[in-house]
Amino acid sequence: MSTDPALAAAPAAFDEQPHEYDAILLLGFGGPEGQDDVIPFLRNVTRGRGIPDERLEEVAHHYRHFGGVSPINRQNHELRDALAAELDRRGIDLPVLWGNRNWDPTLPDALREAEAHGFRRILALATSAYASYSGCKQYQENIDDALAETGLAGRLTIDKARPYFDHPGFIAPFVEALRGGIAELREKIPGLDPAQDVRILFATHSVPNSYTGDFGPHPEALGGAGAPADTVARSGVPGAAAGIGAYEAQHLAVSAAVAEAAGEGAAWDLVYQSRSGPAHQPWLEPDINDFIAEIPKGSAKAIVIVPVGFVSDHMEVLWDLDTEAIETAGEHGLEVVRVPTPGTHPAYVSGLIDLVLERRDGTPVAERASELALGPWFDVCGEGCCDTEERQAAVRAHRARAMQAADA
Ligand SMILES: CC1=C(CCC(=O)O)c2cc3nc(cc4[nH]c(cc5[nH]c(cc1n2)c(C)c5CCC(=O)O)c(CCC(=O)O)c4C)C(CCC(=O)O)=C3C
Ligand SMILES: [Fe+2]
Repeated sequence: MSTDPALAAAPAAFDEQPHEYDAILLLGFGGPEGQDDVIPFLRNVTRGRGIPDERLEEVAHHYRHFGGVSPINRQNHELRDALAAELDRRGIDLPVLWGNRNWDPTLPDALREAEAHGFRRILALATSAYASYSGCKQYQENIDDALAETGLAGRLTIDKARPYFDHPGFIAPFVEALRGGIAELREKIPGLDPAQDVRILFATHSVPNSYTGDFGPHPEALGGAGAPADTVARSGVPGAAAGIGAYEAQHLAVSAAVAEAAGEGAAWDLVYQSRSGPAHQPWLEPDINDFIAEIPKGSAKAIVIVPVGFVSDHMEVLWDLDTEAIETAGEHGLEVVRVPTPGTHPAYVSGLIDLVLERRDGTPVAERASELALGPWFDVCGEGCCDTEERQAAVRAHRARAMQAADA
């Protein structure tokens, strides 16, 4: 175990203490709302990496194509309203704040709003279901940065709900969606036999290999109450023992469960999309377009794309799947249906509220809702949760800086 003082101060992996929360914080990615926003938004996304505006303009084209507007902010607005309505329905008196990583309303704005209301402890729900640097730990860094920037560190405590890939409320909408997708193909192709004719492609965001976490027993979890004795053995995921990352293991487990429940025997694969970054850097593969191109001719009539890595139909879905992957499928003579993400599905919204209650009440890990042997995942990222060594070193440095900023 590390003796780094910054890490030693980090809390344990599972939080089974009850807490009084004053509010929920919906933690989103953010997106541009007009052509003038596109480059400033992309500067925010790539901040600290010194990417020139000419290069950003190259990745701007899909936003440009849709008038510079990403649907993501509207979708998060709708999710916020749905969460508030569900809280109301259950008689739970908790306001829902909203702050994004890359665009208005920003996270520091949300924290200032919390301060104005006199809130002291908040639970953040990220719009990302899986462990990885981008989807989990980076949101934690965003929280630390926003606390330092607003000077609220020490006054305001922000907990983050666990990655919820395994939660029944996240999985149920995909099961329903896949069922609907296959039904749609049946209407298009008379006499369709899914087990023979259909390939299911579970799609998620590719990330650099170094972002995926170390899929092994969690060092802190091993000593904690209710912790899995052997995370790898519990997973039941093929390849887990071979040292794949947590990100891939979680996606494989979700995909297997969704295919089992609604795939009607069709073959399935996990594929990746939206790769960026320099060509020499290894990212998760196969790319969805390469994968579709290599499906042997005549071996399938149709594909169903299930965007299992995303919680709403934002730009990565509308462009990389609905535009590019669908075009690739057409070029290869395959019928194709892309099914919806959870969005504001009642099961998903209700599941997010369950995650809030789980932390509020300090529900023991063994009693937490989880549809998969791989879950429930950790409340608090520790060493090896979302990162490889390279990233952990950066996180330790980052934590030390944030703590210094908080002390100053
Ligand atoms: C794992 C993951 C998720 C899922 C989890 C989560 O939701 O958090 C996600 C979501 C999203 N990614 C999004 C958009 C972008 N992602 C980029 C860049 C990157 N994403 C990465 C990973 C992820 N991204 C990575 C490793 C990079 C490389 C640079 C870096 O290490 O940061 C870039 C820069 C341009 C480019 O490089 O292509 C853009 C514009 C939007 C908004 C869509 C909209 O506007 O509707 C959303 C929801
Ligand atoms: Fe994590």
